[in-house]
Amino acid sequence: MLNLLDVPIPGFFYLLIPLFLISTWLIVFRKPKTNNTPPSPFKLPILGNLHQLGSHPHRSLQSMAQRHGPIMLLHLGHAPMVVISSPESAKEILKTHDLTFANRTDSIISRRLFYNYRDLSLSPYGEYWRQMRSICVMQLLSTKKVQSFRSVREEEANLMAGLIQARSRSGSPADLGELFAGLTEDVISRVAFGRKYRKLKEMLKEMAVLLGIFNVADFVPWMGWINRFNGLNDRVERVFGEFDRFLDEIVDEHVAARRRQGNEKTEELEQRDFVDVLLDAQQENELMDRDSIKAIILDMFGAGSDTTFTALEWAMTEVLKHPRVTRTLQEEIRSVAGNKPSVNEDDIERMPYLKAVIKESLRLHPPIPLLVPRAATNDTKVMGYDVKAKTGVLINAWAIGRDPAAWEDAEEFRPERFLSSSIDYKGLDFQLIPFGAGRRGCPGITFAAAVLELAMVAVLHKFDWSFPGGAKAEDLDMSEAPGMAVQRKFPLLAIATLHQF
Ligand code: HEM
Repeated sequence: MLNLLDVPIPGFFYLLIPLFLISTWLIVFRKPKTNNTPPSPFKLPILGNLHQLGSHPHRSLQSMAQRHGPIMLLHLGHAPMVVISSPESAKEILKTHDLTFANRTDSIISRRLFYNYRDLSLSPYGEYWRQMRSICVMQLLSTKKVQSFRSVREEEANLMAGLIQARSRSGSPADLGELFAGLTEDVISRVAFGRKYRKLKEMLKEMAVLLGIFNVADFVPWMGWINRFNGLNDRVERVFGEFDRFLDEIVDEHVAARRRQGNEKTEELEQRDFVDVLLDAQQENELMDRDSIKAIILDMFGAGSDTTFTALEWAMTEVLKHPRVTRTLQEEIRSVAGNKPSVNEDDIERMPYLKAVIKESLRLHPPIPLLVPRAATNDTKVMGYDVKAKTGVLINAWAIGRDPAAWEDAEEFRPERFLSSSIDYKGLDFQLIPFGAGRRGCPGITFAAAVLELAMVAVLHKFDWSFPGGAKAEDLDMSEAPGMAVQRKFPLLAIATLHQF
């Protein structure tokens, strides 16, 4: 999201010289602070603290918080941004002042891609958001609806296991990240549209790149002209156009199919796809138009796809890095499922260690380490400090998950810690908030958990794993790539062998 590596280096360097002189001047003649704002690290004029974020902002912000405290006020260009880094301060934002911080910050690229915020994730807090949220929570992502797509998940998990088996026969390594990405996108595609679309994968990749770009115009608006010359504006328009045409075709197909069936509400069909549910909802909701349907569908991919497969890739990384955990997990899975050809979701209910492994991995690797930024709707006080209306808020869930005051041996991957604890990621325990919490907390938790659990079982039930070239588990590289959803920097390659039961 905030990747300074996307700023051309020479230009950036020359900008620093006058900024250094101005800042020295400002330090000398700086006015004393008049209100009780949170502690702030030193900032440069124009850039503010942008130059301190680096390519992995969750890591830089953790180090800054160790010096300045669990609530800090930064300036990202012209935009004031509070950064939260402890369970207590997160609770203030997500629970005590949840209503005040139920808004989102503005981003030029997201606004364009999501139909001027006709979606749910980034839509400003208000009546439109409330109604779309209610439709998504009650009709698209409810436990009942998620259960209704169980056969889709099971089929896709089996297909993935088939691909792994084919690789294992040829003795070549499988790219687990790629397999998880394919599984997640295919499940969401079938649930949202009723079928899979090949071209969607490439389009989603490009959208994820755009959403992860550091757009200087969001932070230093007068520098927005740069995007006309560096091609960013054209790229956003191209991606928006491709998605718009694609989504229009899908909505048209659904409308035509419904016309053929006499425009009946297909209520008896439990497995109605998301487009059908939204077309039905539109008939009863005057705030909803065609753009709302397209934006919400796009949201399901934008919010649900990268996050889920990133979580899977890290969970499998940690499992393979810790042979003791691999053994314990496979013993649990195999003792519940035996040697039956495939595992179903009823079996998973009897796998507490699997659930602990997923929690532990989400603690150490929340897929969106800084969550989705919030914004204050009015002036308020947080932890005794003044926070002004429109100030953005970044919650460093990554730093909170590794806070030594909240977690024993915080840096260690130890799933057992969850076997004797009731701590969960559902938004009530503020030391574990990979899905956020409160009014704007993730409504896709049940959907995500179902895919995470089944996918982990599908790769561990029938297969034993080793690394190419006899590499050792402890040498597995853990580097992170830059981006909003923080994925592995290098592919997770491993060789599967069919387990002999
Ligand atoms: C491991 C997987 C996932 C993770 C880690 C994740 C994480 C998040 C986070 C951190 C937020 C912002 C919460 C906040 O502001 O407090 C969010 C919001 C959201 N998520 Fe998820 N998510 C995941 C999967 C999904 C799935 C599968 C879907 C839907 C299919 C989904 C749909 C949404 C939507 C629509 C929002 C916006 C809610 C709003 O602003 O009202 N997410 N998610």
